[in-house]
Formats: sequence, structure tokens, C-alpha cells
Amino acid sequence: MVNYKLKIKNASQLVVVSKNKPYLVGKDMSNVEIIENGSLIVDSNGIIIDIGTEQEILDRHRDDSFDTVIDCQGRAVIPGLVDGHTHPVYAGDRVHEFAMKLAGATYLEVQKAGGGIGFTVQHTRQASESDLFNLLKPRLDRMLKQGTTLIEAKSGYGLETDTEMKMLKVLHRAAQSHAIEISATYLGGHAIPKGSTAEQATEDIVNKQLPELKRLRDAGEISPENIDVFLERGFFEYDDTKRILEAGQQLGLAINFHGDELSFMKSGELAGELKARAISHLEKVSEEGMLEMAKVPTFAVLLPTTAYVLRLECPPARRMIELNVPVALGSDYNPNAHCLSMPFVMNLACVLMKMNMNEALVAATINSAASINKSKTHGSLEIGKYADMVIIDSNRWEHIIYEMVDPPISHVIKKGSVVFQQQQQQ
Ligand SMILES: N=CN[C@@H](CCC(=O)O)C(=O)O
Ligand SMILES: [Zn+2]
Repeated sequence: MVNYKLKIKNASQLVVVSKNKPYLVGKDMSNVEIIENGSLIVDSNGIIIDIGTEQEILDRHRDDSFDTVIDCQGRAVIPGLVDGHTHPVYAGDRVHEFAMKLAGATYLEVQKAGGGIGFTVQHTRQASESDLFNLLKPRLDRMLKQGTTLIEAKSGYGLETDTEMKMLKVLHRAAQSHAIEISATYLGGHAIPKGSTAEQATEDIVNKQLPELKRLRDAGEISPENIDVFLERGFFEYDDTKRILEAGQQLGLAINFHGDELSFMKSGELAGELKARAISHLEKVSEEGMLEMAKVPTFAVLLPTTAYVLRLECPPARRMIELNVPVALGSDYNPNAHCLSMPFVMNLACVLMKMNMNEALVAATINSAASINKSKTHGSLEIGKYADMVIIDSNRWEHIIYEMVDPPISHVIKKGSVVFQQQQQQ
């Protein structure tokens, strides 16, 4: 007899998503594996050690005991959602900009009027590390309640060494103390700081910020895994972006950058040159760029909230899927697109970008995990992976997308521990 941490019992649908695959492309994105009347078992390290139908699990574990058993009859279970793109560390409220945008101002017009990234940089520079941590924590709590158990999270509101490192320290502390797991990204190249040229900003990143990042990482004070740049006209253009990304790559950071959002910037072509892991946005990507991305492969991290808030044309998700570009999803949570909900993101991906619900789930689980190199351990319900799960109070898993802003989530489980539970109605 063995004692285990958790048994999930008799779920009407146990949504495995995929088996033995690091990510899915093309037509495979429409095939989501499901076990009807499924059960699974989690060990004391929070790892799934067995999965199957209720009967199979009963037969194999008749004599075993469990610290916790959750009876999921009438409920569906999916893997924890993985948010492939967030900017959750910042100070300063930009709700007033929403009114400007509704009145017709574009993203760049808001930026020119003193808003946008520059506004957030000013407030984030003034905030202390503990102020920023205290602002971050409730944001992570809200993500968790919406089923997100792993996020990519960026710095990028400092644009100089001290504040960029302060943001990475905040992410490091959150990664150690919060149930949400974090893959941190250094984004010193988010915008050109006031009073600098692109050339000076690039020099500062390569010769000052990155060496300090290495020093603090070696000292165990920060833990960045990825490097990002905003490749955009008036921000960082092709050559500067390439130089920064290569310098980060030399430090062992994975290339995961913003590209082709407001203007066509040859992002896919650059990803091909650098063998980038991921590009986000891609509203203006070219056919050649997508072909390059499929070849590497470079993940397309699509952010439907951006197109929705800024009233932009959506990225060509259908064409990407046709071309076998691996497609992932992110909330793009930031003061421009204030969305902490991956269920809403999946709903937007279906309605605005014409993805089907299976594709949206794949993009928000196994593929977004792979876009941050975590799909060996996250993104599907398989033996050997972490037991990160969302229990949905419905027979069919699709309700998490269909019910968009208030999905019927009964539990969120991280590494076999219940980290959120919906209060029962009296
Ligand atoms: N486009 C660049 N960066 C963010 C927006 C940042 C901001 O406006 O504060 C994004 O991904 O949408
Ligand atoms: Zn972004």
C-alpha cells in the first residue's frame, strides 16, 4: 500500500490535451485527447503518477491511500492554463488612456501625448521593490482564480539598469512565494528612454544592463530565462533588436520578442536568422515571415486582447495554423490591455481570430508552455508532469471558453495542492 497526495476521481471529462508531444501544429491542434470518466493520481512531489479511466485507476490502486480525494463527477478537468505573455510588474494607473482610445486615439498617439509605456516607466521607477511586489501579488491572485498556473512575465518598465533589475527581483521573489509559476523575461528594450537615441539605448542594454543581469543571476538574486525587445518603428528597429537579442542569447537567455504589431518589421525573418523561440503579436507578419517561423520553429504567441482594445486587425491565426506555425496564446496583461483572464483570451481567440475551441485550449496549455520551454513538465495531463489543473463545474470542458468572463471554475490545483476553491453557495 502506498500513500499519495491527491486523487482526482471520476471526472466526466479528463482533458489530457496531448500525449508524448512537446507542442502541436496544424490539424493536430484540433485534436484534444479526452478520457471520459477519468481519474488521476498525484505523488508527494506534485507529479502525476497515473492516469486513466476511473475503473483502470481503481484496479491499479485498490490498496493505496490518498491525503485528498476530489470527486469530479459531473465536472471536467483541464491542465492549468499557461499565459505566454504578461507585463504584470508596474506602478501607475492608465485607466484614463482607455477613454482616450475610445475617443479614437491610437496607441502611438497616446504614447506621444505622454501616456503609454513612458507613463508607466515614470511610475515604476519611483516605486520601491516592495511597492511593486505588493501591486503584483493581487494581480497574480486574480490570474490564479481564472485558472492560470504558469506565466511568462516581463520587466520593461525601467529602461535603465536599476529599475529593470528591481523588476526582475520582484519577479524572482514572486516566483518563490506565489502559487503561480513564473518564467521571467528581461525586456530592457521595451522603448527608447526619454533623452536617449536608439543607439545609446542599445549600448546601455548591451554594455550595462545585461552584464548586471548576469551578475545578479549568478548571485541568485534574479532568475530571467528569456530576452525580449519591442521591434517596432520608433522603438527598436531590426539591427538594434538583433544586437540586443544576440547579446542575451550569449548569456543563455531564450529569444522571445515583440514583433510586427503596429508595423511590418520583418520579425519572422529575424526569428529565422536568430532561431528565436517565440515572437508575440504578429498582427502585421508577412507570409515569408510565417514560413520562416514554421521552419525554426518559432512560436507565435498571439494576444487577441491587444487587437480588441486597440481595434487593430487580428494576426492571421488561421494562416499560421495552415502553415504549421506553432500557435500559443497570452493575455498580454499590461496597463494598455488590462486582462488577467485566459478564459476570456481563449474566447477572443475563437471569436476574433477564428480559432476553434480545441485550438484555443492547445494554444493556452501545451503550446504556451512550449513557448517558454516548459512543455516537458507543464501544459498537459501526462504521467511525469506537474499536476497543475483546473476543475470546471460542468460536464463539458468547453464551458471555460463559452462562459468567457465568469467561467465556472470550482478548483485550481497547482502541483497537486488546491490553491483556489470556489465558495459553495448556501
Ligand atoms: N507592445 C508593446 N508592449 C506592450 C504594451 C505595453 C504598454 O503599453 O505598457 C504589449 O505587448 O502590448
Ligand atoms: Zn507585451
